[in-house]
Order: sequence, then C-alpha cells, then structure tokens
Amino acid sequence: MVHGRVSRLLVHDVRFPTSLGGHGSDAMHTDPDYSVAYVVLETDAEDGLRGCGLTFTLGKGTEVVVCAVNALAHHVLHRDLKDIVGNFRGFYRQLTSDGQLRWIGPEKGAVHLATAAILNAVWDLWAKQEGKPLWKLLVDMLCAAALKDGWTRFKVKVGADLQDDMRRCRLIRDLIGPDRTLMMDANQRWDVPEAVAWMSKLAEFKPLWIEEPTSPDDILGHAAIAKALAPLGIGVATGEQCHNRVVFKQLLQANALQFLQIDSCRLGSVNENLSVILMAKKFGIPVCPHAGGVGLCELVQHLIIFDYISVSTSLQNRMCEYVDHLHEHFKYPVYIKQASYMPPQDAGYSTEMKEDSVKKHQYPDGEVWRKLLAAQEN
Ligand SMILES: C[C@H](O)[C@@H](O)[C@@H](O)[C@H](O)C(=O)O
Ligand SMILES: [Mg+2]
Repeated sequence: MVHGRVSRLLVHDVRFPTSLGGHGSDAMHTDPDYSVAYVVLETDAEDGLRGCGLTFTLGKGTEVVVCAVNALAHHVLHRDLKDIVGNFRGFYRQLTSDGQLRWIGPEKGAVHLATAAILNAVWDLWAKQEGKPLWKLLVDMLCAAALKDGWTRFKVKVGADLQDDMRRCRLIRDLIGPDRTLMMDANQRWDVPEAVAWMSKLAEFKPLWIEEPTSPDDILGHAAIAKALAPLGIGVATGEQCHNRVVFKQLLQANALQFLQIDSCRLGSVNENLSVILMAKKFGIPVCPHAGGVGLCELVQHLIIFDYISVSTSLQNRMCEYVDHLHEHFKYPVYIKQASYMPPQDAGYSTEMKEDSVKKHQYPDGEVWRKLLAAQEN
C-alpha cells in the first residue's frame, strides 16, 4: 500500500563530459554534455525508500531545469503520497497549471522538463512501495484481466552534408545488407522542401523513416513531408522534442507521422506518456520511443513494455531506441539480451542513479568537473 509523506526533495545537476569525445552529437547539437536534472524524493515512512526521477538535458540547460524543479517543489513537499496517487490526474494538473510558472511553458520547455523529473520520481517511489517494476504496476492497474541474437535495426544521423550522408548511408547499407532496417535522423536540420529534396536523394538506401526532418513545431510541415515521401516508402518519425500531448494529437490528426517517438523525460512523465500511447493506438500508429541520452532507455522500457502488453499488443513496426551509453551510472541499468530489452524485475522505475556517479558528476563541484574546470583555467 502506498504510504508516507514527502519530507524532502533534492535536485542534482549531473553532467557527463561527453562533448569531449563528441559523443551524442548531431547536425544541430554539436557539443552536448549529456546531463540530467536528477530528483530524489524522501518520505517520512520508515521503509527508507526514495523516489528517483530525472530529465535529460545537454549541459548548461540543466541549470535552468534545476531552478524550475526547485520552483515546483512546494507542490510535492509535505504531501501524502496516498493523496497524490489517489488523484494523480489532479496532481498532474496542479503541477502543470501553477499560476505563476505555467506562463513560461505551458507544458513545454524547461518547466515541463522539470515536471517530468519530479513526476518520474513520484512514479518510481510508488512502484518501489508496491514492490513492482513500473511496467508491472501499470499493467496490473489497467488491465487486471488481460497480458537471433544480434541487432537488426540501425539508425544513422544525417542532415549536415549530403555527400557525406550518402557516403555513410552507403557504407552502412552495404554492411547490414538489404533486409535489415535502416532509419535516418535529421534532428530538425531542414525546412520542408529541403527535407523532401534531401530524402529523395537518400531514398536509394531504403530508410524506414526520416526522424525529425524539420522543426518539431511544424505540424503541417511534417504532414507535407510525410505526404511527399510516402511514394518513396519513407515514413516520418518524430516526438523526442514534441512539447506535449496536444501537439502529438495534432500530429496524429494531420497524418504527419508514421512512427511516434514518445520521450519519458520530455512529456509530463508517465501520466502524459500514457495518454499519448492511448492516442497512438486509436490512430493505429506504432509507438517507437526515443531513448539514449542519460537514463532514457532505463525509463522508457517500462512504458513500451506496458504498451505491448496492454495497449498495442503488437510488435509490428515497433522498436525502442537503444544506445549503449552511460548505463553504468544507474543502480538498475537496462538489461539487453539478444538485441532486446529484458523486462526489468526490480521494483520502481529504474530511475535511481548510483550515489557515487551523482557525487562525481555533480556540476560544478563533483570530482569530474572540478578537474575539468581546473584544467580549463590553466
Ligand atoms: C543530442 C542527442 O544526442 C540527439 O542527437 C539524440 O537524441 C537523437 O536525436 C536520437 O534520436 O537518439
Ligand atoms: Mg532523434
């Protein structure tokens, strides 16, 4: 049974200096330091369980999100967990409707990332108290009645230089052969005609989808691209920077995407992701989560397992992104077997980071950053 009153909220600015090796960079984000605003909730309950939540950022932006978490903290502090989960919809609305903070969203940007970090921690705590991995908590709640070794799908980042894209796509296609799936990701680099022209050139490499071909706000632009690329057999995927469920609804209504990429840390946590998963089902669009970053694989695996067991009940055209990166900083890292996510068995939302990792990477006082910053000064 869910219990306890939230007694403390801690938020850490945790950064990994990935820009040093150019890891995770793309056409638009050339020097990302993969980071998280990491929230830990403590309660007055004697079980000592802590809820951990995070949202993924790219370095300096974490400072802004940490401020937003602190600004929202009063909504969760000194609240009974029972009251929160007993009316989770109301609580979600309370957080996203804060009279003074919603102006700088609403339900998007830094304030929404902060909402995700806090609510992810609440979900983690609830699942831990129930002694279940989050996916099981969801499955049990919503559907009491119901339930080759090797990677076969690859994604390549494109959009900076057409000749170079062609060279790399040719290399990959030759390597993986004609039957395996290739996807392309432009990270918003193009305008609409450019996206169509560029992808017409890359069509020979038979990509399943082009991801984020243009601005994530351009719903009709995505629709135009999807229409133009359909005869080439290329779908449009988007979602990792989709503000909220309303924008997803419009993308679906406008036939602007063929693959919907939820993000566990950009939408307002599990609550908002559930509504998007249900909408995708209604529109018959496969959910293929965005992951990678810091902890995104750990979190989103719960949501996609839930989607498979309780909502879509299909694996057709469905996949969950995986990047082999930074999992070692998590207490319950993803477990991949034969190129597949294995359902997590530990209670909670797999959000908890290793204390040592948080300590070392805390910005700017953690050991890793103290050394790097001192080296920069010399
Ligand atoms: C800056 C990030 O690594 C992005 O390049 C990454 O999220 C990418 O769009 C992806 O789909 O994995
Ligand atoms: Mg992407």
